[in-house]
Amino acid sequence: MKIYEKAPAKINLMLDVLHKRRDGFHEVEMIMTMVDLADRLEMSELPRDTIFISSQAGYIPLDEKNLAFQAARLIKERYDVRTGVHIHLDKKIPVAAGLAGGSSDAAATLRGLNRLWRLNIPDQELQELGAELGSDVPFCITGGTALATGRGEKLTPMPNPPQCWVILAKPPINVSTADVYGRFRSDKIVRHPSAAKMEQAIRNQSFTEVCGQMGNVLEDVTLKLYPEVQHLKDAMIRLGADGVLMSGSGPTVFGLVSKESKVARIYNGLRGFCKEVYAVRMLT
Ligand SMILES: C[C@](O)(CO)[C@H](O)COP(=O)(O)OP(=O)(O)OC[C@H]1O[C@@H](n2ccc(N)nc2=O)[C@H](O)[C@@H]1O
Ligand SMILES: Nc1ncnc2c1ncn2[C@@H]1O[C@H](COP(=O)(O)OP(=O)(O)OP(=O)(O)O)[C@@H](O)[C@H]1O
Repeated sequence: MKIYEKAPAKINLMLDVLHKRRDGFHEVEMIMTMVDLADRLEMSELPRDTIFISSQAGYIPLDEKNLAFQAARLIKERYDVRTGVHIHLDKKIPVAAGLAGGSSDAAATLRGLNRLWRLNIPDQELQELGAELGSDVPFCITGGTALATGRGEKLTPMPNPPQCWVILAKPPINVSTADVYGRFRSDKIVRHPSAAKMEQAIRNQSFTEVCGQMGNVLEDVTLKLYPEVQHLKDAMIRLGADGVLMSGSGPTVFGLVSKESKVARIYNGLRGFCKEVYAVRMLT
């Protein structure tokens, strides 16, 4: 039997860091949603009790460092499953981009193996398992749009923002999430984005208000470390995107665009100096 799962990328419409906790993680307030740029996973049972990962992408680890491997191992151990599985990852989401590619693969693996092995684990429990793998994994289990607090694992579902185009551009640099959080200083932040105001903008279904409430305090670290991310933001604004922000810890920058007639111009303008550019729809 074969199971297929789609693992979409996430963007942070707003991201605020409240303080550093005793366990080393940061207390955050984020509103996240998903975009129509997705990895595809194919899961099939193996006769031997082993986890085998394959991918067309030559640039990700295929051993126990892969988050899909870790997800499969966790669910096997916790539910005492003695069957093996082959997971093929068709990677489309850029890696180490701030788009939760690995986290979404881990979440899709938990969802898929729950079906393949008929474990009937409720979403809430899958999210708790996911939290053991990474802060973004619980959100990726159910997707949609949500307010995430705690270290990102406490989720309150929200309505989806108004439909629009999302243009994503990833400069050719790899950013470490741990490094960005490690360098973050809350006393340096002049303006904190407001989760409450973004939530209201979404409830109003006002595209203009959503663009006005976008903000990510981690830009303060990443933009200083990598000026090319700032240049990419400037270019997207100049080309006419309605709201522009870095996703997560970066380095991907996304632009929200309401008019389809503007998409090709922004896409082509960015392709002039950035190889990895995607124009997709918000997943609503
Ligand atoms: C930047 C975001 O992607 C925004 O959605 C997330 O906050 C990070 O989520 P993630 O990549 O799943 O992060 P994890 O794998 O859990 O943590 C990676 C590292 O980031 C730091 N980290 C992460 C989340 C958090 N709330 N506080 C932190 O300080 C920790 O040093 C941790 O060791
Ligand atoms: N299935 C996977 N897909 C992509 N990267 C993976 C996977 N498993 C492990 N990794 C490793 O995880 C690291 C981070 O990759 P990922 O694409 O998940 O980052 P990210 O998009 O910045 O995540 P986040 O937004 O959650 O911080 C990379 O160094 C990569 O080698």
